[in-house]
Amino acid sequence: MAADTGDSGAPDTENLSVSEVEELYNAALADVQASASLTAEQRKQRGQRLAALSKALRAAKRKPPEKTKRPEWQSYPEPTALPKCSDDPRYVRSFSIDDAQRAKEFFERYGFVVFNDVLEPGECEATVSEIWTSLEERTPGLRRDGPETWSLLSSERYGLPEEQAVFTPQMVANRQNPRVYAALDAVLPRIGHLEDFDSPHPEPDSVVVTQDRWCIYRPAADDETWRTAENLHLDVNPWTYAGLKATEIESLRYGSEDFSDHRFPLQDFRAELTAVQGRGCPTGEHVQGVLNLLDNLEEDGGTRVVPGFHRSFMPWLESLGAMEDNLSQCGQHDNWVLRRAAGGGSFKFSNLDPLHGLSRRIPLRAGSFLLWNQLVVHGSCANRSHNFRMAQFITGFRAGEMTPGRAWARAAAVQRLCSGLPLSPLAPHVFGISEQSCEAPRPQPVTRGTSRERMACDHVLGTVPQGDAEGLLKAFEDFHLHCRPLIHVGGQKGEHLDAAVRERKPKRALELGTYLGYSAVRIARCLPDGATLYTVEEDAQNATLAEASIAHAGLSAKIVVLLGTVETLKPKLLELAPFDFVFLDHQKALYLEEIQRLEAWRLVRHGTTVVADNIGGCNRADCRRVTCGCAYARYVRSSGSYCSRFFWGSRDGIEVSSAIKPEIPDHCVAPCLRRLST
Ligand SMILES: C[S@@+](CC[C@H](N)C(=O)[O-])C[C@H]1O[C@@H](n2cnc3c(N)ncnc32)[C@H](O)[C@@H]1O
Repeated sequence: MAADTGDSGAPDTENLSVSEVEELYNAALADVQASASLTAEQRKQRGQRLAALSKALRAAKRKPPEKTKRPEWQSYPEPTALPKCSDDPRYVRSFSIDDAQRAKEFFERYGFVVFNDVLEPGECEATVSEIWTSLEERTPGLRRDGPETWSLLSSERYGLPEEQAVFTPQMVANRQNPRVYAALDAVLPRIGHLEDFDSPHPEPDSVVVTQDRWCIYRPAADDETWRTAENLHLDVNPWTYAGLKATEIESLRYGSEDFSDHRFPLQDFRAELTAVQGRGCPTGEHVQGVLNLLDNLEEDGGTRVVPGFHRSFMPWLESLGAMEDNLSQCGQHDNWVLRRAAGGGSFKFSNLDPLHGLSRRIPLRAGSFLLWNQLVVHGSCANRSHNFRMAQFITGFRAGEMTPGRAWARAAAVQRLCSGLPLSPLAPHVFGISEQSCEAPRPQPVTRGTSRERMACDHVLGTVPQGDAEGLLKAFEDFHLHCRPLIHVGGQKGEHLDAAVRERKPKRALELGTYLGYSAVRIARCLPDGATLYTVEEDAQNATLAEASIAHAGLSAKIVVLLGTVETLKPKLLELAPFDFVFLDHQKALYLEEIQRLEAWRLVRHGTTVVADNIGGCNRADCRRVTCGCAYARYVRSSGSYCSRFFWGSRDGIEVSSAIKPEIPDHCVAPCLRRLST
C-alpha cells in the first residue's frame, strides 16, 4: 500500500486501486469515530484526512476499470507482417486471376487475398458515376463536381446507403463479371456432386453472389466530422456459425410473393450472410469482398483485416463461453454479439481491444478485388486524405449450400429486382436466372428513377387496408428503411409537420412537391373538418401514384393533386388564395425564389405558416447549427417578415415560419410563434 504523508496531510493515493483507497478511507473513518478523547486540533486533522480520502475514493471510482487480461486474448493470432507488392510497397502482394492456385494458398494462410485488374478502368468509372447519380437523386443540392455541396452527404452509416442491397445497372453487371466470378470461385471451398440437387443454379458449385451495396468516404483530411467511425467486427453470429445456436437461414424467402409475406427481400439478403452455419469447412463457407473503384491508399481510409483470425476462430469462440454472457457491452473493454434476424448476428469488438493492434489496412488499386474469409475479423479505418474512397461490396457462396425452397425463392426475388437489366451468360450461376427464365411473366422494364416509386406504391397499396392512413404512412416508412430509399419527409420530421398543421388549423393549405403523397396524407389527416390541401407536383408519374395513395388512405375529399408548378398553375392558385399553411418540399434551391413569388402574388400573407423541409445546411447529425442554413433559412430567420423555428430530424431539419407582416391582424399568427416574435 502507498505511503501516506502523515496524520493530518492528504495521503498520496494516485497509484492505489479502488479497494486500497477504500481501505484507507475506512481506517480514517474509524479514527474519526474514536477521536472523542483527542484535542480539538487532533480531531480537526483527522477530519481533514477523512475528507481528503473521501475525495480520493470518489476520484478512484471514476477512473476507467483496469484492464484485466482476458482469456480470449490468448487465442488471438500472432502479429503478422504482410508481403508487399514488389513494384509498389504501398500495396500488399496481389494476384492476377490466372494465378488462382497461389492466390488460394495466400488466402488460406492469411485469410484474405487481393486480385488485381478485376474491373477495367471503364467499369470502375461507370460504377463510380452510378454511385454519384444515386447520391444526387437522394440528396437535393448535391453535385459530384461541386465540392462546396459535399457537406450535404453524411458520414453516418459508415458511408453506406440506407438500402440493404442496390440494384442499379453497373452494380448488377459487376456481380456477373467473369473476373469477379473467377476470383470468388478460386477461393471458395467446393461442394462437389450433390444427389437430388434441385436449384435454379446449374451446379452445386455455382458461385452465388450476395446482393450488397456500395460505400463512399469523403476526403476528410481537413474536416474530422467527415470521417466515418472506425471499427472491427465479424459479420456472423459466432455461436450460430459453430452450430451452438440454431439458424433459420433456410426459411428465408426474400419476400418472394410481392412482399405479401411482409418480409422485404433486402432484409433476407443481409440475413443470408449473418445467419450462416458452418459445415465444418476449415476455410469458412462465405467469402466477403470489396471491389475497389478508386486508387485507395492507407490514408484514404477503408478496409482492414486481422490476418490469420480464421484459424483462431474456434479457440477464440470457446474462450468466450456462452452467447448469453456476451450480449451487451457493459464496460468499455467488453466485446459483444449483436443478434440479428434468422439466428444471425454480428460480433463487435471494443475500441480498446488489443485486436486492433493486430489489424492491417489493405490499400487497393482501382479495379482490385479484396476477398476475405467470413471468419476473419475486419472493419474499416476513416479517411484522412484529400481523396474519395469508393467501393462496391460483393460477397459469395456456393449454390449447393441452399435448400431448394430458399434457392428458388431467392432466384425469384433477384429476377424481380434485376428486371429490365442486362443479364450475362453467368447470370444462371450467380443469380439463378437467365434471359429464358425471365421471358415468361417478366415485368416490363421500368424507366430509370421511377421503379422504386412504383415498387413502393405497389407494396403500400398491396399491404395496407383501404382507409388506413396511419398504416399507409408506416408502410412507406418501412419500405424506405428496408427496401429502397424514398425522398419523403419521413416520420421524425413528419411529427413536427403534424404539430405545425394542428397548431395553425388551416382552412386551405398548399404543398409544393407531392411525390407519392406521403406528406399530403400526413397533412390532410391533421386538417380541421372542411379544410382542403392543394398539392402541386410537376412529375406526371408521381402525381398519378400520389393520387392512388391518397385515394387508398381515404383522403381524396380533402386533397387535390395539381399537376404542374407554381408558375404554370398561377391562375388556379390565385383563384384559391390565400393559403394559411404552405409546405415547401420540392427543390431546396427554389425555396427562396418560391416564397418571394408566393408573397408577391399574395398567396402567402400575414398569418400563413410556411414549413420547409431539408433545412439545416450541413446535413450532418452532429451539425445542428441553425446558422448553417441556406439562403431561404437566412431569409425567414432574419428578414423580419417571419417568426421562425427550426426542428432537427436525423440528417437535416424542418423550418416552421409564420408570416408576421403588419397589414394582416395579429390574431392570425399561431400563438407560440407570436410569443417568439416579441
Ligand atoms: C422531396 S419530394 C417531395 C416529398 C413529399 N413532400 C413527401 O414528403 O412525401 C420532391 C417532389 O417535388 C417534385 N418537384 C420538383 N420540382 C418541382 C416544382 N418546381 N414544382 C412542383 N413539384 C416539383 C418532384 O417531382 C418530387 O416528386
